[in-house]
Amino acid sequence: SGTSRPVRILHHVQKVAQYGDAQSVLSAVDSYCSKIEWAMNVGDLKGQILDAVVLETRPHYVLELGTYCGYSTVRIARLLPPGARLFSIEMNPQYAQVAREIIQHAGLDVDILVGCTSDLIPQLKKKLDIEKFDFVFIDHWKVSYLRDTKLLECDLLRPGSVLLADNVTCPGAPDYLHYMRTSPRYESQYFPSRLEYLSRGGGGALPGIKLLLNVT
Ligand SMILES: Cn1cnc(CNC(=O)c2cc(-c3ccc(F)cc3)cc(O)c2O)c1
Ligand SMILES: [Mg+2]
Repeated sequence: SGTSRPVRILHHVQKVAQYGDAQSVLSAVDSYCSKIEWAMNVGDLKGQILDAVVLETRPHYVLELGTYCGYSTVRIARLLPPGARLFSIEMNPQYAQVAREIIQHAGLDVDILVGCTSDLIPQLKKKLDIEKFDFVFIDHWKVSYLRDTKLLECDLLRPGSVLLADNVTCPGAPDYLHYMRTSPRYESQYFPSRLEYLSRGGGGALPGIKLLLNVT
């Protein structure tokens, strides 16, 4: 097929979701990825955990690592009060462009920064006139979670900042998980869940590898 999976998701959103209606955009992505083809969006089950943490934190400055198609970006942005700012970093320019169009279709305003987190995080203070992030959603390369968290600790976090990370057990970010559970800087909480789009009735293609995961 000539198009990429993110582009097919974008086309589905543009076809079935109501312009300016963030919830219909989320529902369109979730129905496509549970019925037609799996994709690594955080999904609706873990998305409800994300929603709860955002609502409880009421953040003003938010950073997301790993935009992909913008699904979690829309999930977060739709819950922020006016005046709050959301920045999302994506390394893949094609993903970033799809995300911009999905976020636009949802009627939301987000700054997508294209580049590698290890390059961009140290530049954020200078680039954006913000002090600290109140909330960070981490969902990019699992091997980069710990490295990038330590970069954030150099003056982009404050006492009370909340970090929420997807996939710490599946596919896994064991070094990050151990660090957060043992560092005196953090109180850690683990939310058991299931991999996105697995509890499936319909057909649809699963990701490349056979998913025989006993995911807790
Ligand atoms: C290419 N790329 C750009 N960003 C990233 C970072 N995200 C992931 O790697 C990621 C992977 C999986 C996943 C994949 C296959 C499988 F069998 C089970 C789980 C789930 C997720 O929620 C993820 O966030 C990857
Ligand atoms: Mg993920």
